[in-house]
Order: sequence, then C-alpha cells, then structure tokens
Amino acid sequence: MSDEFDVIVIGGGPAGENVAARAVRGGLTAAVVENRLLGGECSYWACIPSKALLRPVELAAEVRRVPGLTIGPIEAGKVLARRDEAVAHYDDSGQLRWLDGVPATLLRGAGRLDGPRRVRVTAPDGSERTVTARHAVVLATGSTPAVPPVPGLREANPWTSHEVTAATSVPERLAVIGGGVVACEMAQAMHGLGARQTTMLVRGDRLLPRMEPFASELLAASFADAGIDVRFGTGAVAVERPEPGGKVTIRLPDGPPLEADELLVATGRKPATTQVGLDTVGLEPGRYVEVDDSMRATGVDGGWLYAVGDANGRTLLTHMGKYQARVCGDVIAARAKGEPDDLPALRDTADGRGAPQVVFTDPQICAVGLTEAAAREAGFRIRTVEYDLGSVSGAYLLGDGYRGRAKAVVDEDRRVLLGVTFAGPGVAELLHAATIAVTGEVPLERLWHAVPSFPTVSEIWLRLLETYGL
Ligand SMILES: Cc1cc2nc3c(=O)[nH]c(=O)nc-3n(C[C@H](O)[C@H](O)[C@H](O)COP(=O)(O)OP(=O)(O)OC[C@H]3O[C@@H](n4cnc5c(N)ncnc54)[C@H](O)[C@@H]3O)c2cc1C
Ligand SMILES: NC(=O)c1ccc[n+]([C@@H]2O[C@H](COP(=O)([O-])OP(=O)(O)OC[C@H]3O[C@@H](n4cnc5c(N)ncnc54)[C@H](O)[C@@H]3O)[C@@H](O)[C@H]2O)c1
Repeated sequence: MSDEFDVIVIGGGPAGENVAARAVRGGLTAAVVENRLLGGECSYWACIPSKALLRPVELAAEVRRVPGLTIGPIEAGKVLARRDEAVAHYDDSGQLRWLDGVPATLLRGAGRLDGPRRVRVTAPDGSERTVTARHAVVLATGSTPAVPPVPGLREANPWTSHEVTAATSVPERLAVIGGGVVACEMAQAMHGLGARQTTMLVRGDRLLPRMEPFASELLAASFADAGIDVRFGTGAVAVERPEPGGKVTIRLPDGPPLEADELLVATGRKPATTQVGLDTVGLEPGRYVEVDDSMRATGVDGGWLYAVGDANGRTLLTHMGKYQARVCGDVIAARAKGEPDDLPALRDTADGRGAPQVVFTDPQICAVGLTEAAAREAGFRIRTVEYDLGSVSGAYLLGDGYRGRAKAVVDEDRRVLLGVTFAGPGVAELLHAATIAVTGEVPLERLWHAVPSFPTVSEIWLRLLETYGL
C-alpha cells in the first residue's frame, strides 16, 4: 500500500468522509485515518441512535393527540433493537464499502500529525507507519463530551451522550445534568421509553438557552405535562456512587439530595484535538483548530493543514460539518490543480449566521439565522412577528390541542428575514423553507408570492407575512 496520498484525513466521521469524497471527485487520491468506526460519532453514538430512540416517543405523542386511535405502552426492548439496526450493530463494513467505492483508502488506527504533511498512524495491533500527504492533511477528529469538575462525578462513571445513545436498558430513575440539546432530547427519549422518574438539573433559567425564549417555554411546558421534573437554577455540587453501576446520590446546592439509578451528563463538548500532534506543527493541543473560510488552519506555515466539523468548533452539527467538508475537499482540489480557489462555492459563508438546527423533541424546536436577541446585539434595525401555529388549519388537523408558535425576525432596512424559529409537533420539515428564505435574503414582497398549500402547516408563512402587514 502506498505511503503517499494527495490528501490525508484524520477522523472518519461525516465531515472527514465528505472531505475525502470531494477531494477524490476533484481528481485527487485520499486516505482516511479512523481509530474507531468509519461513520464517526454521528452514525453510532449521536444523531442516528438518538433519533431512532426519539422517533417512537414522538409518534406515540402524535397518535395520542388524534381521537379514535389508541396506543399501548412503548416496548422499549423493540425500540432499542431498532436503534441497534440503525447503528448497524456497531459494525462499519457498510461504510467501508462506500469508502472503497469513492474510491479512498482506509487506514485503521489513531492518526497523529508528525510535522508538516506527515501523519503517524498507530494501528489497533500497536504497529506504526508514517504516511505523507502531497497536498493537504485535514483534521476531522470531532469532539468528545465535556464532564464538569464536580466532586465525585467522574468516579461515579456517569452516562454521557455516548452511553445514553447506546443504552441497553432504560433506567427507572434518571437524573440529567444540563439543559441543552443532548439533555432535552435524551431526557425525553428515556422518559418516553419508560423511565419512571426523570429529573433535569439545569443551571440556567431555561431549556435550550440559544433558542428563542418562547421555544424554551413551550418545551418546558411539554416536559411538565409528560411528568419530567425540570429544576432550574440548580446543579450537582457533589456526586456519590459507592457501588459501581449502583444507585447515584446527587447533592444539590440546597434541599435534599437527588437519588437516581443513572446519571446523564450533557454539559457540552470539547474538541478531540489533544492527541493529534498539533504541537508538532506549532498549534496548541486540546483547542478547536481555528480555520479561515476555506477551512485552512490559521498560523501553520505552508497552508497544508485544514480542519472541518466539530474539530474547528464553528458549528457542532453534522450538516454543517459536511458543508464545510464540501468546501474543504473542493478547495484542496482546486489549489492542487492550480485552479482559482476563491469561487463562491469554495468559501464557508453559512457558519456564524445561525446555522439551521432541529431539536427532535416533542414539540420539535427548529431555527435558522438570528434570534431577536442576536439580531439586536448585531445592531440590526429589526421588527419581529409571531404567530400561534395551533391557529393554522394544517396544524390544527394534525391533532387536538396542537401547541406551537413561530417567530420571524425581519431586517427593517432591507425587508428580508434574518431568522425564523418554529416550535411545535412536526415543524422540522418547515425549516428548510426558512433556510432558503434567510440564506437567499428573499425580500418579503417576493416571499408573498410563495403560496403555501392548504391545509398544510406551511400556511404559517402566509400568517407571518400577514401579521407583518403584507
Ligand atoms: C447525542 C447527540 C446527538 C446529536 N444529534 C445531532 C443531530 O440530530 N443533528 C446534527 O446535525 N448533529 C447532531 N449532533 C452533533 C453531531 O454528532 C456532530 O456535530 C458530528 O458528529 C460531527 O461530525 P465530525 O465528522 O466532525 O466528528 P465525529 O462524528 O465526532 O467523527 C470524528 C471521528 O474521528 C475519529 N477520530 C478522532 N480522533 C482520531 C484520531 N486521532 N485518529 C483517527 N481517528 C480519530 C473518531 O473516532 C470519529 O469517528 C449530535 C451530537 C450528540 C452528542
Ligand atoms: N438535534 C441536534 O441538532 C443535536 C442533538 C444533540 C446534540 N447536538 C449538538 O451537539 C452539541 C453538544 O450538545 P450538548 O447538549 O452537550 O451541548 P449544549 O452546548 O447544547 O448544551 C450544554 C448545556 O449544558 C450547560 N452546562 C455547561 N456546563 C455546565 C456545568 N458545568 N454544569 C451544568 N450545566 C452546564 C449549558 O448551560 C448548556 O445548557 C451541541 O452543539 C448540539 O448542537 C445537536
């Protein structure tokens, strides 16, 4: 096997895989170094299993809202079995076949930079080899869960996103530290699959603090209805678990301690860049790798190092990592061939403006662009419009007691949308229309002619524009 490739990608998650595919499409050779499973965190311990666990919970809630249908308890065992199928039983041979077809080479093992354009790969059997990149090395090593320094927490061996998405049973009593996306999605999944007591310890005053406040409120109301105990302004001050895998006691700032059978820590991520040899190329290990809009790492002589996906910290979402990967693979190919490297498609212009995101809870929460607070902070002259989604015929027909809301943030100087947020059952598929409107900076007067079909939830677009005054 060759020891030289045009491009070497360290990390075979969704971002890394896509860099390799685009570079090969551009006429280059590529190798992907992966030390666990090709497909990355997203395929086995994040997006895919979490959504497989949430789907029946969401569907059961939808069915319960429609009179005339009855539904029994969810059979957690069957849901966990379907999750196992969704993660291909933690076997990446399907992904390998895909990579072979690209075609690109898999180097199974841990990759580490070893000076400019060199990567040392330690195979699972401990053997080592050094491979060289003719044009570029791309770091796509992702991120790992951050565990806060609470006394006793690490020793208690809590669940992180990794363990909860791979759970083989549902704990009777689950405690969750955090109020972000992982905490909300996984608290709902475990509660819906049968946890008898689910308690969330949220240090702030609302769930999903980066979303519009109304979305946080709707979600909190839904959790309260479902019997999830959400406690704001609190957190763990100490954790005890005398028996490995046994009962956990969580000491709180005040009041009696909380007892649980399992504890999930969902307090954000840290970059997986401590063990990748950043020090050999003049960068500081353990930090997000700062990149320019062509995904090239800043501060590295020769401009041969790139970073995509979670590893650069721009936006920790699969679709954004894959978008960056397309930019990166294409720009590397253009530069290698001496072609223009500054075309619009060769720059990341979507990060930093409020990337589209769907939180797959019930209600679903999704948003793109700027929230009202972010737009004000950025100095825009704005007006906001809100509308009750339950008053839209298409939403009403989805089920009784449909609760949802939408909000648009309008740039008053240009009369275009800066951001849109939807909260409600089944709103995820509304988001891409908003993404097109915001990214395309479609004038409201033009948007008026995009007529939504009756009776769909998309009629919310008409109602928002009417509320604005069109
Ligand atoms: C529970 C959960 C649910 C999520 N749900 C969603 C969702 O619904 N939608 C969404 O858009 N995002 C979601 N995310 C975020 C998403 O998982 C990440 O943004 C995405 O996985 C990042 O992709 P990546 O390719 O950058 O990194 P990863 O997917 O983390 O892949 C990195 C790969 O690099 C490998 N690697 C690391 N170091 C080395 C090394 N030294 N040598 C060789 N290989 C190495 C790892 O083994 C891994 O396979 C979720 C995250 C979590 C935790
Ligand atoms: N559906 C999706 O798109 C999806 C699903 C899951 C995860 N993700 C992505 O994965 C990433 C990680 O998710 P996450 O939920 O772990 O992170 P997050 O940043 O969304 O939320 C972390 C939460 O933990 C809190 N927190 C931080 N430190 C704490 C501490 N010491 N004590 C108590 N609380 C603390 C924060 O205030 C925040 O509310 C996010 O960027 C998210 O976008 C996306």
